[in-house]
Amino acid sequence: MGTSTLWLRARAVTVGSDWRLCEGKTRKKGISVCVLSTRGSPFSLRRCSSPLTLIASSMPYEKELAAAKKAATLAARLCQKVQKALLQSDVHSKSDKSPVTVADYGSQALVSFILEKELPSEPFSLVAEEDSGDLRKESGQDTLKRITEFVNDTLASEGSNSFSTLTTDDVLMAIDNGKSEGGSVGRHWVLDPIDGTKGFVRGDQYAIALALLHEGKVVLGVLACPNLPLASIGCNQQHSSSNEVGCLFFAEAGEGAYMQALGGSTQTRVHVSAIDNPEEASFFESFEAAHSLHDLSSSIAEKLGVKAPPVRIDSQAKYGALSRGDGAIYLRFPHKGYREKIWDHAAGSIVVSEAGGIVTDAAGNPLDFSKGKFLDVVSGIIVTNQKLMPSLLRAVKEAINEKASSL
Ligand SMILES: Nc1ncnc2c1ncn2[C@@H]1O[C@H](COP(=O)(O)O)[C@@H](OP(=O)(O)O)[C@H]1O
Ligand SMILES: [Mg+2]
Ligand SMILES: [Mg+2]
Ligand SMILES: [Mg+2]
Repeated sequence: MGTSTLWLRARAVTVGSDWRLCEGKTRKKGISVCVLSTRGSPFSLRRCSSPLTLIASSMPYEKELAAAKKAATLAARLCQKVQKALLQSDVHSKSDKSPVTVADYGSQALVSFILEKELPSEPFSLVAEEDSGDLRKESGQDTLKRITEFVNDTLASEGSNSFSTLTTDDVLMAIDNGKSEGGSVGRHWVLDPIDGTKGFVRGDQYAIALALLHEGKVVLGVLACPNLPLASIGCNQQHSSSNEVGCLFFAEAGEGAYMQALGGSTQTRVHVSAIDNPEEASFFESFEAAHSLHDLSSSIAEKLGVKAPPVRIDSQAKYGALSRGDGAIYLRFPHKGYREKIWDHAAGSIVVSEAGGIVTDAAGNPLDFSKGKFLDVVSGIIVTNQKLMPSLLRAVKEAINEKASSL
């Protein structure tokens, strides 16, 4: 055989919780079989027939992704039940005055519980938005009981008897498992149990956003968007006969981004918009003016030549919609002093980047998820495709400078 390289897609098959049998990418001698340890990533090569060069293995986070999809889907079911029957007493105010509901707590308890159950052999670390402080007070006891009922109802509706009924203490413990600080070492799950709580309370868009960090990098993400139509919501959408809502987006590093119906369906690969003419592009931004400067994004859009009005929706559903090309741009410019949290962007950013998009801060720097709970971003977060990014960055810079000089 000559010296040409035979490139084959690696295929991994789990043969035990710690080992995989893998067909590797080989040079010269076709396919060889090797055994790889799945403890730690990238895989360590233990034994292989020589000469074999392993370039990559496919789906190294396969079981984590399956667990994440299951957890987010169940949490979405709980949120849907709560949204249908939302009582005024289900909505509370946190110390920073932002809202939290029984569904935020229930979703966090459920995701934390499912991940631990599904991945028993892995050390469990979760960075999540909510904590149980208010539920442990006397005034929180009724709310805690209601959350526990929703969690148990949802587990029961799973149709499996494999979960025992959770007590209120179990629920508190599951919520507080989310106290990890994250960082650049090891693996950490990152959860926003309801992103877009204000949208959820209004009956609009929200998302359950779950991601996995490995050595500070996002390696997988799942976005459950219970109210997002399966058909496009972009400005230029074709008329669709489907009114079905509920989307599950997911992505693993290097494996592309996918969408399926939340109720279960075949998955389809998604790609960001290929538009290179800003005049044809539409852009997403927060529904809430308190979360993003609408006047700044409108000035950026004008400089760029965008003609369509902004599409304003809550939550990381914006990242999901963008990943399938519903719009071409997402602009987020918080008011001065606000610090972005990793759970508001981790899952969304990997879904969009695996769909071919780029997520950066306003200065063009990639987002750094390795610094703990907060993202240190310059001015704001912008998302678009590769072709539009250079002109978007120029428009952002110009608009920011103009705003600064007018103050
Ligand atoms: N003043 C502010 N500026 C920017 N973002 C804010 C904010 N106050 C809250 N947020 C964040 O904005 C998120 C919602 O984003 P969006 O506007 O895209 O729907 C909230 O997530 P939660 O709803 O999970 O708390 C919250 O983390
Ligand atoms: Mg919140
Ligand atoms: Mg959020
Ligand atoms: Mg939230």
